[in-house]
Amino acid sequence: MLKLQNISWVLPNGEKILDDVSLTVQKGKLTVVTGPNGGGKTSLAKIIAGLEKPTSGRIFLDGEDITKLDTTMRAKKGISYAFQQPVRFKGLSVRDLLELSAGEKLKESDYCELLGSVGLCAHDYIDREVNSSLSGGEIKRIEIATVLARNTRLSVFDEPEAGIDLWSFSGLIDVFQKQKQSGERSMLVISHQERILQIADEIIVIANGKVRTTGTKEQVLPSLLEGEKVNQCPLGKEV
Ligand SMILES: Nc1ncnc2c1ncn2[C@@H]1O[C@H](COP(=O)(O)OP(=O)(O)OP(=O)(O)O)[C@@H](O)[C@H]1O
Repeated sequence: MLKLQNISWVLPNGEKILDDVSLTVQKGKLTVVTGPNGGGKTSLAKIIAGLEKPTSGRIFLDGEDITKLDTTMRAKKGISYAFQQPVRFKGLSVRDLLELSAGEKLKESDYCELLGSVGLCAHDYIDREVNSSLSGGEIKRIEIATVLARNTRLSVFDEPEAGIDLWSFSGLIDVFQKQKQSGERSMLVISHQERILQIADEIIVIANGKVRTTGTKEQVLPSLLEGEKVNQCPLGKEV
């Protein structure tokens, strides 16, 4: 449903952040993008959401070329994006934010379901302002709930596990599993977490701005985990 064709992103100083990236996100599937820090994963997510413009290459959503569309237009077409570092909205309550995201009036039970799915009790949070009084983990969970509220065709989550405690993380895995079961909504999740990689339909490894590997978890995970061991090896030997 989402297709990136030869995407490159070069900064004005000539630094190549993404280098000829081509990939496909299948309809109703969970695609996980992983790889070393600084490899280009967030940049890729921003380019998909329209927050950054690629220097070359094209992006297609269900066959339509959306390369030139801005963030708002892409959101209208059904792409939603949860930031690695969520944005705070002073003066806006959690209720307002969820309602804005859903684009319609929500019932109290909807708030309970949305916030409950990210491990928050609606009663405690619904009327709180989305400002700095919320902890990093709380704001991150609210951000994920807004993406769920949007009910879009493609949801992009950038490191949803960041700042979330273990208990809520299990809940998050359940949320992703449920979305997968619906078979309608596609998810692109950037993650370093093995538990998220384990539920992936497809894993894409990005390193140095390039796609290093693509495949099912059966194809990619063993070498990925083996690679981590190898990377740790020299240190172990030195000690
Ligand atoms: N606007 C920008 N200006 C300059 N450099 C940038 C910009 N955006 C990204 N970079 C650089 O591009 C590289 C890739 O960054 P990116 O955030 O995409 O990596 P990542 O794979 O998401 O990393 P992490 O796993 O640490 O979140 C990094 O070296 C980063 O410093």
